[in-house]
Amino acid sequence: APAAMPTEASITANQATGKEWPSHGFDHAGTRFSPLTQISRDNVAKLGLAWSYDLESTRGVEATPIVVNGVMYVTASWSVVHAVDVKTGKRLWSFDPKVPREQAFMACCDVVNRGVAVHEGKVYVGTLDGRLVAIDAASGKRLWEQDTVEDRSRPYTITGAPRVFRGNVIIGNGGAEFGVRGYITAYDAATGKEKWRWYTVPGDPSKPFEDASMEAAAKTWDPAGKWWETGGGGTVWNSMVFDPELNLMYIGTGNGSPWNHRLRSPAGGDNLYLASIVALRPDTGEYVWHYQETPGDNWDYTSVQDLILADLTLDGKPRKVVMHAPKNGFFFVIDRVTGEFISAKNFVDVNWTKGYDANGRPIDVPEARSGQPYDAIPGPFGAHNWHSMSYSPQTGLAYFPAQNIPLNLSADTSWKGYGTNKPGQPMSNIGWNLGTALNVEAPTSKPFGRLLAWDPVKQQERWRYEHVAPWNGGTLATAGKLVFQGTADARLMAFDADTGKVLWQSPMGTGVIAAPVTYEVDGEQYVSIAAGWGGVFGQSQRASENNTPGTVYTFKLNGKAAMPAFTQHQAGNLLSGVKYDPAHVEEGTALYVSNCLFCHGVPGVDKGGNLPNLGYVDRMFIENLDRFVFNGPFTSLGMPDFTGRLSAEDVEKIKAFIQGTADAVRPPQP
Ligand SMILES: O=C(O)c1cc(C(=O)O)c2c(n1)C(=O)C(=O)c1cc(C(=O)O)[nH]c1-2
Ligand SMILES: [Ca+2]
Repeated sequence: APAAMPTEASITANQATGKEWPSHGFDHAGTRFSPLTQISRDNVAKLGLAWSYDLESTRGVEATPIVVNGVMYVTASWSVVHAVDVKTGKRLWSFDPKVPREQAFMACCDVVNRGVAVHEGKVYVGTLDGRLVAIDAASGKRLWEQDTVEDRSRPYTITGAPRVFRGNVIIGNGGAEFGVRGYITAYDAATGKEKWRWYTVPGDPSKPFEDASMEAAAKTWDPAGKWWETGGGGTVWNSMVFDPELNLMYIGTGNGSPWNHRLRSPAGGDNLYLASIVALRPDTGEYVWHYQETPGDNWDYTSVQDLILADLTLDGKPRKVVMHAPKNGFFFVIDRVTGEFISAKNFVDVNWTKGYDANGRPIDVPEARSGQPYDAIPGPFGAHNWHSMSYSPQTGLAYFPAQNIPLNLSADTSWKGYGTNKPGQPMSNIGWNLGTALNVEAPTSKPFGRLLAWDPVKQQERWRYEHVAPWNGGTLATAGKLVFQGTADARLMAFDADTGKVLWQSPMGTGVIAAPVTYEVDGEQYVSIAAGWGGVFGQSQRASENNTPGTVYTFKLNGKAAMPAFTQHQAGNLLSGVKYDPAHVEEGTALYVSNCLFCHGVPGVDKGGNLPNLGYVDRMFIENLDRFVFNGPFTSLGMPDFTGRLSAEDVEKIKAFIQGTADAVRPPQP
């Protein structure tokens, strides 16, 4: 019965027809390459809107929609699932898992969700507060729910899309900025019963190791760092792909917790399996091999970016590879049967390593680990973040957004272990645990965002398109020789896959961070994108004045639907007139950094993202700041309640910083 779709076999079979978009990365290999050709280089200029759908959310939208049997399953912020009829754009049902809004601060990077998995008539969503929920695809009713969090005293979250491999629904967590131990868990897709859990980093060495892979990993950590108290990190918050023939699944693991390598593991060491690609048996969770991309991670260099499986001809020989462009700025080609390193080449300028030796080991740059102020290139936002990569076997090119977001880092010498909270330490008063300080001195590197077409065989760039800002959306490649990408400055664009020539573009209601998908219904090919500005950069920064709530836009050839009215960002006037004591500004700065910075940005300097910049809000808000920080009205929208975390005097100092900064940046009046 069609209701019990898709299956593992139907996802494989769909690779040839491309009629559906049945799994997160289109196929098990995660290629995001559709064989559909109705929309091509020759006619893409005739794309027009077929319908739009209001996701009813104002925060970041990161979902890749799943399309099966004429129904789109897509998530909005707060892990809310929507089922939409793809011919009409009308809602079939929506499911709100009711994430407690006051827990938003436990997520480092906005209240986002990257989408659902659909398998045999069930829809699976991971919720921001760490639950895995199975929903009936037809009715939208909850079937079962599992708590994936093993320790509720730690701020574990879920932002990633579950995947179903070998009848198991598999999900990891986020939380490595705060201090958690990474793992992934598999549940029986039908019943929800837990099948296995694989940890990415070892636990307390005085206790038995869970398996041989943990015993091996523990040798690469220094117990003097008591990493098990801070969790160690290595969260699996995004990519998982699957090779049914090899019966191997591949995951990317996250950064160390804390970020600072020397605090985590004072004598050094690689700290396995942080920042690695790991191959596991999907039926049992058994570790098979790993390749570590950033040994001894020190910069939040997560390796969770989209993995893609491909068969390449290298030196005349066919090789089964996994390709990867993680935060650390290198494009990797790894043998996916054995884990053997094949090649790595930087796709942006980097200053943390001189490159990789023949064994796949990076050659260190000592200054990058000195703990002295360092303009980390790439910085913690990554040379490529979670924004999806695609790979076209037709052009032999991988397409992904590369970027630089400058940040100057140094060691935080006052860090004392999990829970260290100090004014000046980024977001430490709501639980961030970095052991790294952000310096106020301006980094020397320059921000950029570009779409790269990368040849994995030659390990070189084929073409690029320079965007106006970093933080652009993920990509889709099609056999119509097209690459689609949404942009930070609120466009959906189509490029010639061979040359990068811009062939079509449409304005979007907001900056776009998610990836487009394509599918065919009743002989017509559609292209859909879920647009909603946000994510870690988009909470406090923007590159577009469009500020429309989350929307799915669906295009087809000669589509004639009208674009919904776009909402404009209300810039507001630079704050003035709030009374403050200038002597408070310095302490207020440190308090702002440890409580407000990553959500609200620098007052009067940043323009606000999906959250307001406090240098441009109405004076009333800052004059009455205590009413907003102490169990104020915005807790229902996700703002933390600072009761018990800040004193009334602290709030006065933060006010001084906000108004003082606005005054400092105000251009002189004539
Ligand atoms: O270490 C982690 O557990 C973790 C989790 C997440 C997340 O779950 O969204 C992000 C990050 N790290 C991260 O480093 C990062 O740059 C990031 C960006 C985003 C986003 O959605 O825009 N999430 C995350
Ligand atoms: Ca991280």
